[in-house]
Amino acid sequence: MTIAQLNTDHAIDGQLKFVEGKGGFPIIEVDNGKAKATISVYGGQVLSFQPTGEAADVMFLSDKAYYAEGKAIKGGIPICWPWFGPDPEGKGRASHGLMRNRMWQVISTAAVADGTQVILGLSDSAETQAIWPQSFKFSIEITVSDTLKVELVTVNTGDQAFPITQALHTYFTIGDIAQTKVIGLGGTEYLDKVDGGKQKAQTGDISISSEVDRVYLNVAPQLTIDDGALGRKINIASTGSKTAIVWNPWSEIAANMADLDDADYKRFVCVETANAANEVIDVAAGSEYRMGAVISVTR
Ligand SMILES: O=P(O)(O)OC[C@H]1O[C@H](O)[C@H](O)[C@@H](O)[C@@H]1O
Repeated sequence: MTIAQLNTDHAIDGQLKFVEGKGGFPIIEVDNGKAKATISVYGGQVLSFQPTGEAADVMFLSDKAYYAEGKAIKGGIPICWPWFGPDPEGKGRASHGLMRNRMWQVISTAAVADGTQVILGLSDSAETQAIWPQSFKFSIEITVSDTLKVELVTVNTGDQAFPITQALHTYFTIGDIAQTKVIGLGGTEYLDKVDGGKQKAQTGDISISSEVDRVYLNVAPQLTIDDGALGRKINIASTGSKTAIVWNPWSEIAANMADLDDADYKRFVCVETANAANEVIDVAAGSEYRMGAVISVTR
């Protein structure tokens, strides 16, 4: 679909328009007075979110990100679905599932009471069935306001239940990793992927001074990133999720990633809203499952 046609069908005067982004991907630009945001139709991925008055974007987006069919865009909110992490069946299928590396469809856009809503989605096709043999309707409902609300909606359109794991793999901008704490996970058990997946208990807040890749289990619905350098707190309020992943690759892995600048590990932390590890969701035939997050900034 062309940018002109997308604008004819879905632009909202003074709030939302489609532009051609890098790689020729259609990008939705929202600017509604409460915030600015950009959303890629490829990957169904929020790329930026900046409430009015905030000097720095809430999302981190790598300057070296790929914008190419079959590759994931590094930054913003990549979507992991219908599995988080490596192929759960060990068949060598792509890490983090089907959604982050293909074009989605624009379902609808709307001016709503508190801002601008965008719904993007993808249903099963012969191509997805060949990878994952299930019938589904999957969508993301995004509301851009002074907060960013993002909800993943899984509908099982088949005649038997299927299991999913999933994540909003959010990359948050921080001023300096050395002055950043993740608050709200003290006392929680986690699987330490940097230490062979060992289960450990978190004591107090999380400070990061080396590679961190942890899957926190049975988490509370409210997490906070306390960013001392930018002098702000990013709050993540989740629904339908009991797993949180905290990831920072640190210097060596960042240096080996072609789509990250060597120093980027200082500038982002992923705090992911998920159902993963022991939290596998069985979606019954004909039913719907929702998982989401509301992201806000406070001082
Ligand atoms: O490099 P990607 O496939 O985008 O994955 C990036 C990261 O995602 C999650 O946070 C996983 O827990 C990490 O193990 C992984 O390295």
